[in-house]
Amino acid sequence: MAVPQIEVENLQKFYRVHHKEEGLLGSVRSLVNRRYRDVKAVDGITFSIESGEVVGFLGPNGAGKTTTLKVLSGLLYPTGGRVSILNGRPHERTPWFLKQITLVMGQKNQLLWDLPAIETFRVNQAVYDIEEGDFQAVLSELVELLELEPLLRKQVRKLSLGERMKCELAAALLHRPRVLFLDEPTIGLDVTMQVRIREFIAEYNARFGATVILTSHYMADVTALCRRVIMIDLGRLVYDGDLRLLVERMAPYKVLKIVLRTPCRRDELEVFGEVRHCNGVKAVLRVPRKEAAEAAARLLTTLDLDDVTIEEPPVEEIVSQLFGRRPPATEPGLE
Ligand SMILES: Nc1ncnc2c1ncn2[C@@H]1O[C@H](COP(=O)(O)OP(=O)(O)OP(=O)(O)O)[C@@H](O)[C@H]1O
Repeated sequence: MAVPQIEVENLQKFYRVHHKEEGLLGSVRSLVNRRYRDVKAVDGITFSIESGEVVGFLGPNGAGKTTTLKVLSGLLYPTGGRVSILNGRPHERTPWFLKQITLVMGQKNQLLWDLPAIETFRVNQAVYDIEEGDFQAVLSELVELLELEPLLRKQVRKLSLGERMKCELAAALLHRPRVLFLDEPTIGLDVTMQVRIREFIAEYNARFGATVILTSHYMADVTALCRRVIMIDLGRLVYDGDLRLLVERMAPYKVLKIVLRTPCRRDELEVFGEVRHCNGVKAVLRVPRKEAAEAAARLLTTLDLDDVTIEEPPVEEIVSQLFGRRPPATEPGLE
């Protein structure tokens, strides 16, 4: 059996925040009598990840994803629980540990703004103590994978958002980390560049067997890259498992897509299920999961069909349904 590379046990991270009362009087009172409260950003989560896995880390805004990644990469000290990465404790931030991991945050940049990206790469070479031969080898690999050649010597401030993100990724990977924490790496990018970055992550994982934890608000990133997802909400784990299984468990219906040889009206289809779309020759229906096969058979015998397919509903829909509900108590059978 594979050995877990990342082990998180009952992790907690609370932020102590100053509770300030409203108004001038409140401000004065707060000066004399400071009151604090704890924000439970991460409240007892447990999971383990094996070497080479690419895991989607999902949750609505404020769920605790970034906080967890910061603890895993050693930027924050946990309030409670245990984290072990490659048998090391992240918060000790030993030079060896820092060479094994990287944290990329789509919303923050590490590139030196007024200089070309190659200059930041050189800084990272020094920081990570990478020998010239290794540096050149890794750099040329990244240049090839990310098509960086025309960008390397351009001032960072003159790069487009997507070009900058590609350079950010290269800067973060020059020391060839084995564990990648990617926090919204495609945020704000256009669809073509999102696809490019996604392909790169898949290629990096395949080539080097790197372990990846990825957060993204774009479900397309997650469906393209991750078979497994870990979901948290309000700092607590709500699901850990197969992404497809989540859809099967959560969606009480399937989607029937039909193409008609002889056009029919919307109301003629309503006896088979909930009609989501109908333009006469093409239609999409939602049918209770258990009745899907029978409904498809009835459609075939009743109407003049050219084609019928039974599909799972889109993952995006299920995830937003899951997080659309408040309070997000653990779903029965989900934990
Ligand atoms: N430095 C901080 N001080 C106090 N509270 C914080 C701090 N950083 C985050 N929080 C709070 O902790 C909770 C979790 O925040 P976190 O950024 O980890 O969530 P997230 O899942 O990454 O959200 P998003 O998807 O919006 O980036 C939120 O309630 C947030 O307001």
